[in-house]
Amino acid sequence: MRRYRWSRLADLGFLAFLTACAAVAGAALYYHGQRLERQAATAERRLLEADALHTLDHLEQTLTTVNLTLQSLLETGYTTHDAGTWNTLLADALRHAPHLRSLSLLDDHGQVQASSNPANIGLRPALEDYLPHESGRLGLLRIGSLHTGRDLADGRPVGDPTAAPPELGFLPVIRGVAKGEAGMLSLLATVNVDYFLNRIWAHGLEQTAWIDVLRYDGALLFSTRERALDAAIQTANTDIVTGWRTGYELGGLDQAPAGHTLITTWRVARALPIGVLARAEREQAVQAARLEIHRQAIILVPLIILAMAGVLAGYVALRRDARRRIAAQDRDFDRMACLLDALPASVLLFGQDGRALLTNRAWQEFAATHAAQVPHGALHYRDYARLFRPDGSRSDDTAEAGIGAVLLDEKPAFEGEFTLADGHSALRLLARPFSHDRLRGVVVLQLDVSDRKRAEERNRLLHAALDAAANAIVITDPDAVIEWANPAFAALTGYTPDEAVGRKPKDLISSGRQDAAFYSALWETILRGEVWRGELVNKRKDGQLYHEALTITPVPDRSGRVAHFVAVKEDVTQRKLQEHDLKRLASVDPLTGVSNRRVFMERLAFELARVRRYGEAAALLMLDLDHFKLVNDRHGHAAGDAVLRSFTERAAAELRQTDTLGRLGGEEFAILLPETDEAGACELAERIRLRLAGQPIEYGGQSIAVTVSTGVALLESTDPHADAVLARADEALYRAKQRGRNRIECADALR
Ligand SMILES: Nc1nc2c(ncn2[C@@H]2O[C@H](COP(=O)(O)OP(=O)(O)OP(=O)(O)O)[C@@H](O)[C@H]2O)c(=O)[nH]1
Repeated sequence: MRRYRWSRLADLGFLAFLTACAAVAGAALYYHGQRLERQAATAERRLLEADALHTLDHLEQTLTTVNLTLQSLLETGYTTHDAGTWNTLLADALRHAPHLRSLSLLDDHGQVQASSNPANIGLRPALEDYLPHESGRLGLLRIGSLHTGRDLADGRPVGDPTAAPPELGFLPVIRGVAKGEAGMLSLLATVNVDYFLNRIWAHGLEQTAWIDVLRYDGALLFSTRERALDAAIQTANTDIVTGWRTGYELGGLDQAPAGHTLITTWRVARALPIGVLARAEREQAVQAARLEIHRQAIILVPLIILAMAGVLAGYVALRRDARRRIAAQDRDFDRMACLLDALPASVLLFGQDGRALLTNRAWQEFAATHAAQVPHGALHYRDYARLFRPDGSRSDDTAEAGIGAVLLDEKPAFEGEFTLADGHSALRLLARPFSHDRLRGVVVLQLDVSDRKRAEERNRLLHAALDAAANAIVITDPDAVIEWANPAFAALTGYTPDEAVGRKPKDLISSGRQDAAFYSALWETILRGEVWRGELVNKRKDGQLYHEALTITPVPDRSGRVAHFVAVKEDVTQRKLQEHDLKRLASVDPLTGVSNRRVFMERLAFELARVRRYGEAAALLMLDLDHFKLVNDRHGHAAGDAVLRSFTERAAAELRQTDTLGRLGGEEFAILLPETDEAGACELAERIRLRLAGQPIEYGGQSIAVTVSTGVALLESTDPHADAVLARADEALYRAKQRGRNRIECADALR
């Protein structure tokens, strides 16, 4: 994973940093050492300058004193020609000049005439290389070169300025004075070199330094060193001394003749042709500084190493801790990945840079199935989101905008339903932010909701179908509590679905027309899981009764237990009314509205059964209009019909509720009189006869007089059937006709 790469980079970076720190510490130490060395070298140069100045000052003072001494002696002994006097004079002067070995008087030929040291007398010292050269200026002090030995008598020039200085040496100087025409007198003093060397040592010349006092021509005057100079230094000296003639008074440089690193300073006298060269080996001069550096390094380097080791150890501990944490994270990640792989939904984790950190197996399978659309390689959430387009049902946001908003913490969550570019797959996307340790980003859950969408669409259609159904449909729970009802239910019962839900049908629409047995049979059927079909009378919200054809279908759940009942109700009130009308039409005479022959005969049979069972009295009247044919003939058939209707109305007006008037055919009628004996029957027949005969029937402006003949028969328990009673009544009627009509006759059995 990338974090491992970053981790290795961090390690390399830290090591580079540590190395840089070590390099900086080393460089600082080195710079510090160099600085100390430079300081030591500078201090050494200052000391050398001081030494050179001091030496030159002392030398100049001394030689000036010598010059004055010589001048004084020459002036004093100018007129003296006696050597003995000079000897005394010079010996006395020498006693006051500890820096001199001897004083000698030289004649015009350069031979010693008198001397503080008798051994010098008669010597002729070589004066050619004294500087400055003889120029006629007698007042000048001319300086010779270093001689080995104690005095002129045992002395000889050292010659080579690079040679080791002699243990015992002197420096001759001379000053001349003109003495008449005879020539020139000169005083030659031998300066004690040890005198200067002691002063230099007493002044504190460092062990590492040495001083060479040279003339302008490079001749050595004296030196504090004990050894000879090598050729390289001599060459360097020559370069320096050559420069003196051009007037350098003070100088210094770091020379590096072969095999040396020298600190060199010099000082040149103004009045004398001499200069002082103070030198030290740089290596020796900075030795102490080096030792100090080493001492400091011995302390600092271990401290630095310890500090760096401490930092390194701390870093290693931190890294180890971080690695442990990362390993723990990885284990968490692996566990999470394992769990995510077990999910049927696609899960994708996008990091803050928008790239996929983790995808589960479901996504990989999805990507393989839709390889043509899913981009290959590292998946970015934008490429992922562009696979989908909003279906408009839940969110107007594009997947890209929604997921991006969650990733940027602009939204706490996002969800929406989309269709894949192929248009077939319906997908639900849910995006939530996630944070795990330092890992942050967005987790996207992708659910395939195609089946659900199809089911929703199917449900929507079914719902629409149920809503559009003409029949009322009610769904109840097993306790008959209404859970759902369609609009047709409201149209049928007057109760809206909202009013119906939560209540039972029996509390809403029961009319009480069905008894308990009816309902128990119904429940018995549906609780067995069978469909019940039937018709019943229910009551609308407004109290109106109606007929419904009801089908109740039990709907079992997966365990087989009845979970719901679906009731389909059809309003059959109209059909019932039509049936009733048909039934009524089949039972009445259409002209008069009284019972027709079939119904009348049924009632007669029923009444006969009652008579037979209970022994009650009952009578039958048979009535026939007299000469009805003449009515038709005279007044027309319509008038005949009107007479028939008028007759039945008048007869019915005389009847009780329980009596039945029936038309047996043509102008022949019958009346069944339950609980009526012969007298009652005859009385009734008489009233009917009188009512008809007493008032003509008015029709079409005509007055039609009609009479009726009646035969009376009682129903006997011995009668085998209704026709037997009818036959007896018919016989009585026949007799009434025979006996003149408009009269009442009883059956034979009654007589
Ligand atoms: N207007 C009319 N006439 C009917 C109807 N049914 C039967 N008739 C007539 O009734 C008459 C019956 O005549 P008849 O059987 O001869 O009896 P009648 O003329 O009444 O003579 P009696 O019964 O002997 O007194 C016939 O002329 C039938 O056509 C009916 O529904 N309307």
